[in-house]
Amino acid sequence: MAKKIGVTMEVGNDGVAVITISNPPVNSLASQIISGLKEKFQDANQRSDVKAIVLTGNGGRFSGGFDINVFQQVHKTGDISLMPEVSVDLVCNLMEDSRKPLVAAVEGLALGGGLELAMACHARVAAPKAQLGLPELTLGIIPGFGGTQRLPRLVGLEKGANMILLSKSISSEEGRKLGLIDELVPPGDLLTTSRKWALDIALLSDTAKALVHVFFAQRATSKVPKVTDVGLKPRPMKKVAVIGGGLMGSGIATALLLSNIRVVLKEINSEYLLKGIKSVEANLKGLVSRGKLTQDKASKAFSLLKGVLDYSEFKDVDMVIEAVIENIQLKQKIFKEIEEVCPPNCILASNTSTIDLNVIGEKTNSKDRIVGAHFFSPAHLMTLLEIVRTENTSAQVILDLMALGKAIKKVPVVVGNCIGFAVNRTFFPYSQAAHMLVNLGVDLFRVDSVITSFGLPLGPFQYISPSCLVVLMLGDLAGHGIGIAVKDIYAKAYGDRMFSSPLTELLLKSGRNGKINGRGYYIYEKGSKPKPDSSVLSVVEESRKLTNIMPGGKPISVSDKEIVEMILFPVVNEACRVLDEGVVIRASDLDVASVLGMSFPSYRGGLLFWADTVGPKYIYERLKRLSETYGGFFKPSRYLEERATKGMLLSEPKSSRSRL
Ligand SMILES: C[C@H](O)CC(=O)SCCNC(=O)CCNC(=O)[C@H](O)C(C)(C)COP(=O)(O)OP(=O)(O)OC[C@H]1O[C@@H](n2cnc3c(N)ncnc32)[C@H](O)[C@@H]1OP(=O)(O)O
Repeated sequence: MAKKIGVTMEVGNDGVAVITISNPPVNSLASQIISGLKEKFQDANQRSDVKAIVLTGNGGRFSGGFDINVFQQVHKTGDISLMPEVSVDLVCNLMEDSRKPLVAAVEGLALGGGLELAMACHARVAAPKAQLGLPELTLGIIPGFGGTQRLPRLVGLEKGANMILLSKSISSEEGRKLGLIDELVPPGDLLTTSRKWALDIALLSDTAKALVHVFFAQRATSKVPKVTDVGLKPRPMKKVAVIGGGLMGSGIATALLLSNIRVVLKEINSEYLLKGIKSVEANLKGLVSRGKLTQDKASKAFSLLKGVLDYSEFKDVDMVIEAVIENIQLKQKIFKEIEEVCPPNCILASNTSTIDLNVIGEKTNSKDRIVGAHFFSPAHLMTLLEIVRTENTSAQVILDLMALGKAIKKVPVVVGNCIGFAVNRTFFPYSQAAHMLVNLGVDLFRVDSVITSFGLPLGPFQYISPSCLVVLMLGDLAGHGIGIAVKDIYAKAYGDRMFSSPLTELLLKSGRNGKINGRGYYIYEKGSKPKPDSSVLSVVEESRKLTNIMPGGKPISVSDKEIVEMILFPVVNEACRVLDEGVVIRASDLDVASVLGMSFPSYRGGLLFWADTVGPKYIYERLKRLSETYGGFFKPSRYLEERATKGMLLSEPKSSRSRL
């Protein structure tokens, strides 16, 4: 049978034109294929019924690149005119400049000119195990369809140069990790997913919707009923006292100084004070060395700092922010003292992350002036500021702190008073779920890699909560001792839904304290990326023996999707409780807080926006099934159950009606 050679185009009812290269066996780019592609792209660009384009190859192979037979003919005949002059016209003018979104559906292989065509598309969807590479150098030529430029842009200069110079191909799985491939799907889903991608780009992509949501959600945080709508005016905050010059205190002081606010930094002795002042200086120097601040501005900011060992400078401060260690008695004593020495209107704020503000202010008569100013570490860099109000905090005090937050370039989110407040409370199941998975037999490095693929910057075993409280985010960067210290406070508050894992204690016992001593789940060496430490697996085994939760003593088998669900659905579940208890004013506040406080990917719109796109019913049913198999940790909350059964979104305000 004659080989069917050519390029076809089919336009579906969805307005997607599928352009298919057919030149068996590898769909090489012979002259007639290149002219066929040119013609079809021109046609698709002109036709008004075509909204988007998908480019693919026939017979399970995208394309093996330019037709090498042409080179052979040129060598034989010396006729250079046999080489088609196409790269600029086809790849740049017609494909890359096309106003219609173009998605490559890659299967089998995309080599040489084949990969270059795919890279000229706006996105690439691939089936597993596809071979991707630019092997031109093995033929004594360089990639001629723009691959030398596009590959390094997509995978980074080092990797790109490596692939070109060594003619090294990679799999689509590796391509997905490097950013060359946008989505990996089973072969049967390749065309459907590529069409969806093309239409998403053509219409409003999910990413754009999510980012626009985050934009407006961030603006909505500045509207607080009965605070910002009752005609109050914020009072000027010119001089602020910070008590405690540790990591948090010095970071908070730096943030204030950078916005020209005079800061009095108080410590208990001159050694600690000097340390605190040096930390502020180092923070400022860091900004200068990274080009974020001029030396002049850094010097001006530093000149506004005054270190003190007593309260004499407190008589004219507008606000005090206490940032000492999490010790109830100490905080109560400090609040009693500052109530006496500060002016009667001075705001008395605490940077606590675990202790109830009502308890902190118990011994004072100034409960209306007491408020939480919960910064995230490093406080001079992280933009989230949780403003924690009690039932007694006055509207004026909340407004003042919101205005101060904005002045120091933070995004203030007003939240209610509970253990962990909004962010740490919502995310406390995050690392617990990861620990449960590992105790159930799942590889911990896989868990980290799945979570980073989802879009969080680090996996749960590397991660540190950027809050001064390291909650139960027992990642290497935190230093594992800290996590254990606060575990009890959470267990007391939310013990009925906690998973207790001995893994962290065992890790510490084995001499690993995370990044602090260069060894945790990963090995940390100066100047190189953390490396998974396989010797930690014996510690993991010990933990598994103790928890003994693997069904039938065998590791469970889970897909990557299930790993994401088992880690993030319990977080969504806790977010539902936070909403139900009115800890946040609106669901979108938690989206902003999760993006800015926990680096939840903004392109997913924040935690609850993402959960609503997944669907409350699906999340409820998954959690219900998981709780039947693995116990109460996964038990769906009342709020989630109600939303799922009524067909309501999690983010819908309580009063609104069901959409069904
Ligand atoms: C402008 C650009 O930058 C320039 C370019 O694109 S230059 C071309 C770059 N591409 C390449 O170097 C790929 C070369 N091909 C290969 O490495 C391998 O053939 C392959 C990995 C694609 C497939 O391997 P495999 O499945 O083992 O099949 P293999 O027997 O090698 O090839 C099958 C047939 O396809 C042909 N073929 C493969 N690639 C071809 C190509 N690019 N052009 C013309 N024919 C090609 C082979 O000659 C062979 O033909 P035959 O059946 O008549 O003998």
